[in-house]
Amino acid sequence: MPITANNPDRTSWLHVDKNSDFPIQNIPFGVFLTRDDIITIGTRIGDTAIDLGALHQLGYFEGIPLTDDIFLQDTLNDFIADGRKTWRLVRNRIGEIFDAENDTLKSNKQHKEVVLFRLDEIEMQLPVQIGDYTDFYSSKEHATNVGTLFRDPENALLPNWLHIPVGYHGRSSSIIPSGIPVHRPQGQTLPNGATEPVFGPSKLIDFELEMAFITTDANDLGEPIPVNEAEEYIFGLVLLNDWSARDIQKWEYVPLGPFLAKSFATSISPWIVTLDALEPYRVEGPKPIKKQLDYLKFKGKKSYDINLEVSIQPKGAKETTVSNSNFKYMYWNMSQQLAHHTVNGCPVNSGDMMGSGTLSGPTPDSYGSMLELSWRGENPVKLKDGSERKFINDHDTVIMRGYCEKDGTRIGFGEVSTQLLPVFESKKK
Ligand SMILES: O=C(O)/C=C/C(=O)CC(=O)CC(=O)O
Ligand SMILES: [Ca+2]
Ligand SMILES: [Mg+2]
Repeated sequence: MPITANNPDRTSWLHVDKNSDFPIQNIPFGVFLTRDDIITIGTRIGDTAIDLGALHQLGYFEGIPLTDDIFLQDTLNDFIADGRKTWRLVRNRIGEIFDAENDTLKSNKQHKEVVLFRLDEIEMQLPVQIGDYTDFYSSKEHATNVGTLFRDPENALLPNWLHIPVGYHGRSSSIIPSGIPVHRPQGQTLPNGATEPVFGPSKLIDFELEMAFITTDANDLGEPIPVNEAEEYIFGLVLLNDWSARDIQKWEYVPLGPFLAKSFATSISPWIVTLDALEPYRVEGPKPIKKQLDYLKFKGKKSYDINLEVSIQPKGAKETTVSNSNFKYMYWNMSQQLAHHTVNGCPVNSGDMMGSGTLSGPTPDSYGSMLELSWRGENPVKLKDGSERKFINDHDTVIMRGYCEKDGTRIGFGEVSTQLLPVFESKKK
């Protein structure tokens, strides 16, 4: 079935700014709270949010096999479980409904009143209930930089890294949508030169520039997903900021990996851009440096050209872009990650989320964390307001954005924007 929703020549009867991340070729999925306090599943064209629950009730999805309440839910999990064919039918239909040449909804004032919302009338929610969250470690540059800074510059990349898409299991309970602030965590650290740990606020709060893919129900217990089928089970992608407390991490991570240094918060952008929408932006990824085992060998282009940037905005000041990177730098692609994740038969469910790992590129201006950008604090990053950052200060807002652009069509992810607040003051005594 062709992805007619991606037709680059189509325009919409809804207004779309020239540089919008959300032209009619995007059609992402999200969950929002409306002005009437109703939670619904929706999409977005330009700066108009579209209530898919209302559209469905009014009969606009006739002919597509959907349950009556599929969009009247507070998460996308059930819709995602319906599978790729249904996602494509729905996106294709939305493209038709909002096509500049289609008058049906455009000329129906009553319908438009219940279907369309301005962005300031809605509040974006987490788009899925995330059952399991895994974070990979798939940028060679990031793994090399962290190995250099945390361990041994001579053997920065650990021996398994070129053979395995390394990952760890994260916490889903602290995943939050863009706009929800995060408190600086407290924990155990080992101060330089000390032999005993101390307890207190982390002094080294960092971001990690990542993307994440959301899966559908993919396999039964015991059943691996072949690498060349893996994309069938990927619904779409979001931007992800894997908040990290570097001082806590350095002390706790041996030998089982990140734990409390990462689990205090993970922020994601609220609109899931489908893999179908990203189809025109497929590219080849980095060439394997070492022979890869058969279950990780794939055919065709499995990487995506997505420009990424990170800004820091101090309270009351302008933001400064501190990093420009790209999703295509990832050494292990999503298909390899999903094949690896399931090769032992571990089931993946609708709404599971897999982080890419920090997306550092080859040049210092493309590093995806302050640890790397400031090189452990040795080269502070200058901001437009004249201040400097080694890591993130209280009241700073970290903003990540991402977009694809080719042949005059641009689609994007919007942003994930999160303010860091001081340590939580407990009201319990
Ligand atoms: O100990 C290390 O080498 C580093 C671990 C991480 O920072 C884990 C992580 O979140 C992976 C990533 O984002 O790439
Ligand atoms: Ca990470
Ligand atoms: Mg995190």
